[in-house]
Formats: sequence, structure tokens, C-alpha cells
Amino acid sequence: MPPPLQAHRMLLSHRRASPIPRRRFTAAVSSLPSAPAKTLAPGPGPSSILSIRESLLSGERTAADITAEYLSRLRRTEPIVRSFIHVADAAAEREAQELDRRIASGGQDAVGPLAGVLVGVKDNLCTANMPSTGGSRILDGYQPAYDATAVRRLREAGAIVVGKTNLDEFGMGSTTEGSGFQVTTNPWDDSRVPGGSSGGSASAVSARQCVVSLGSDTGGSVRQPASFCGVVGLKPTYGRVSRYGLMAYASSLDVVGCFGSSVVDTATMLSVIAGHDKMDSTSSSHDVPDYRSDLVSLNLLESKPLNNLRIGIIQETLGDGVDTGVISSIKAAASHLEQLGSVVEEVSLPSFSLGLPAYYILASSEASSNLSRYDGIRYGRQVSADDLNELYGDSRSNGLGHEVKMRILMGTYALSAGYYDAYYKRAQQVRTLVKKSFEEALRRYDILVSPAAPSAAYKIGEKANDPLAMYAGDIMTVNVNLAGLPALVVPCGFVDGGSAGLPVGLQMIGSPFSEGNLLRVGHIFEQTLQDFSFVPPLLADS
Ligand SMILES: NC(=O)C[C@H](N)C(=O)O
Repeated sequence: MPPPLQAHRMLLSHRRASPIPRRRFTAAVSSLPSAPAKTLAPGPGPSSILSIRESLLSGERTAADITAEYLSRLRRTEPIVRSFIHVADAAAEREAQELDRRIASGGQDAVGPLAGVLVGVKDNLCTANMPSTGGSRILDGYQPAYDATAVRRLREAGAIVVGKTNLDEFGMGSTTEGSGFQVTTNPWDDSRVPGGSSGGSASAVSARQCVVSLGSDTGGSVRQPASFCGVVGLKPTYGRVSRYGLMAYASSLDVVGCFGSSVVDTATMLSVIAGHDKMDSTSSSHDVPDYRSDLVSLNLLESKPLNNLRIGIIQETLGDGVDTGVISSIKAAASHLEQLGSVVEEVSLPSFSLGLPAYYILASSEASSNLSRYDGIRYGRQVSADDLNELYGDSRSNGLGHEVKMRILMGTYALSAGYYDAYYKRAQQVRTLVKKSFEEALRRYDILVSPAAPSAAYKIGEKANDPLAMYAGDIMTVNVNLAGLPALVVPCGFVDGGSAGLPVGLQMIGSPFSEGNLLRVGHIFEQTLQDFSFVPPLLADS
């Protein structure tokens, strides 16, 4: 008898050619494959925010102690991972001391929900006291006059911003190689990409350089790097979190999202940043539940905590072009969800494959308009020139990178009078189809699941000169943005690669504003998935 994982792979290679639209999911793996052997020193525990809070309240540790611990890890790991474009270590130390003084004189009242929690902020979110470049040379040295709303809310809750994390220029890319400043590496294997565009935010949490981080997700920029780096990533419903102070890439798709090393930490962060903001007219006034308390009050000892939950596993996401190791991990995760009491069935989303081209047309079209502000006058570094046109032209030619220029050209083309109907309008029609097929499926299922990416982290440089191959890697995530839905990625297993295996993330998609339910399922899944440790080998000596 072959071992279960091998048997599962053999079974996959004989997958039925003609898909059946909807059928009961029968997991080929009855138990989860065991974790690759690792000798890892434990990183911060599953609820780092809670343990920070408890130590501050009990007086066991000061905010200065906690900050020193994270900064020392950051200094040790940063030369390898290069998660940050800007590290604000002195400001973080000052803010921690200030918090300690307030705790000493005011007691518990000074301890907000994120007191003493070190946060990394993607560098396309504006921060008043540190540079904000969007990963672009055109904004090198730019310092905004205000904090993005999500950043302001984090600070008001007591969080300490430790720095600005690296990204593909203005969010355009899937590897973080497209940054104008540096290449971030994956904490699981430094010859591989961390994913993108929020690769710096994902690697920073994975390497425990900060407790949680902010990212943005236009077509998967939070979820795919979360999967590549073995951390939790949440893309909220469009409008759940204010976009005020987020450098616009594609405004109808952009959302601010969060990374944590656990679902509880991610939920805690969401409660703080979510909610209506008068500075963003697209932000929703839908109630913001206390996502964290809802999780903490769950009884995890129940034998079937997911009873009555109906899960649809998206058939199109487990076919050709998806690594067999990823498929095995997702099927094993689905089997685990079944063991927890849910009903898992395969569901077909026929418009699934149309989403990718539609996304790239729409995102590039919106980008071509949004990025016109970087002209060397309103924003961006000025170059000396003899006339205005030369100034615009030279500022943009010198300041913007290749991928960004390519997308501006593609978007301008798709919006031009002669091609608008053939490309932009068509893509909008596909968007409507995608939305409808999700609505249909989500009437039958509470959540839909899929991989977060067709592969685990790949090698740096592997797709750098092949934009179409890189775009194809976004197939699992872009549809969710087209439909404006929330999705949570939770690490669920490993595939071979690197010294300790490479993490794989399970994507869970829900109806608008169902973040609470996704977090509940994600938390139960994570807390019952005991065989795996998602602490990267980089931290083995800490
Ligand atoms: N921004 C994103 O969500 C990433 C996506 N790969 C893009 O380049 O558009």
C-alpha cells in the first residue's frame, strides 16, 4: 500500500476529465499529512496581541521590553529578508517608553486594544511621520502630511508603527521584485519570492519582525503573499475598511487588508481598522462586530464545531496548471473541515477563468487614470526641464518602473475610443458575470474554498521576465476582488521545497460583510490543525 500522500497524488493524476457541476466532496486523504520534520524555536504564540496585552497589564513586561525583543529580531533577520523600506526603530522605542509612562501613571486605561503591538505598514499607505513611497522611485523622499485612516485607527488603539514595508511598485506585481528599492525574500527560503504585492508585510509577520501588518489587496496582494509566507491574510469586503490615505491603484478593486500570525490577531486588527470613514465615500457604515471577542468565546472542545456549515470547494481551482502538492494540501484541508462537522461539496463557477483577463484590463485602465497624478508637479520628484511637457515626460520616464509603465500603456489602450467597447466594456460585462456566479454559489454555500495561489513560493527571477506567467499566478484571487467579497487565507499545509517545506494557504471566500464567519471558521480550522508549525526556519536560532 502506498503511503496516503502518494496514493492521493496517484488518484489526482487520474482525475476525471469531464467535471460534474456539483457533487459531494469525497476527500482522498482521510488524515492530514504529517508536518515536515523541523526543529524550530517557538516564535511568539498563537495570540501574540493577547499575550502582549496580558504582560503589559500584569506588569510582567514593559512596552519597551516587547519593542526591544521585536527590534532585535528585526535587526537580525532584516539583512536576509529585507521586508522594510523604512524602519522607524527610534520612534518605536520612544512610543513604547511613552506608553510605559502612561501605564505607570494611568493604569489600565492607557492600554488600548493594540497597546504595545508593533505594526508594519505597507508603504503605499500614507504615514505622517515617515516616508511613503508606494515602492516607487518617483516618490522617493515623499512624506505625506497625514496618516491613512487605517494607520490612524491603529495608532489610536495603541499600536506602534515600526516601519514601512516593501511592495511591488504601486501594488503592481505578485512577487515584490517590482519594488523600486529592493527585493524582499521569503523567510522560508531566501532564494524564493515572498509573493506580492504586499510581500514586505507578509514576510515581516512571518519572520516575527512585527506582530501584525497592514497590506492592500487589489487582485490578491494580501492573500497570495500570506500563502507564500505561511501567515494569515485577510482581504475584507470592498468598503469594509477606509481607503483614505491608500495610494490608489485600481479604486474599484483596492482594499486595505491585514496580516497576522494567527486568526485571532488578524481579527483583533480588523475590529480596529474597519468601519465608516467620512473621508472615504465608498466606505460602508455596516456595523463592525467585535471580531476578536466572538472568536475567544468559541468552544473549541466541541467535537463538531462546524456542524451545519456548508462549504463549496471551487472545482475550477483544482485542475490543470495547479501544482499537485497544492491540490493535496487543499484536499486535506477540506477533509479536515469535514471532520469538524461541515458538509463539503465541489461547486463549479463557470466564469472563473474569465476573471483573470477582465481583471488585468480593468485594473490597468483604472491605474492609467490614477497614476496620472505622479507628474513631477502634484506628486513625485521633479527633474529639471526646459518646458512643462519635458518635465512631465522626464519625471515619469525616470521615476516609474517598467511594469507600471506597461500597465499605464495597456490601460490607456483599453480606454481609448476605438477599443473601449472591445476591452473595457467587455471586461465590465465579465465582472458582472463573475459577481453573479459568486452570488449564486454563495446562496447554496456558507463559504467557498480554493487554494490562494496555484503554487507555493517560486524562485526569485523565475517569472521576472515573463509578465504573463506572473499574471496567471493571480487566477485564484482576482475574481474575489471583481466581486468585492471578503476572503481569508489560513496556512493549511506544506509542499516540498527549501529546507523545511514551503507553506500553502487555504482561501475561504464569503458573502459581503461575512468576515465574522470567515474568521470563525478560520480560527477553528487553525486551532485544530495541530500537526503543523508555521514558524519559518529563519527563526530556528531565536
Ligand atoms: N495588487 C494586487 O493585488 C496584485 C496583482 N498581482 C496585480 O498586480 O494587480
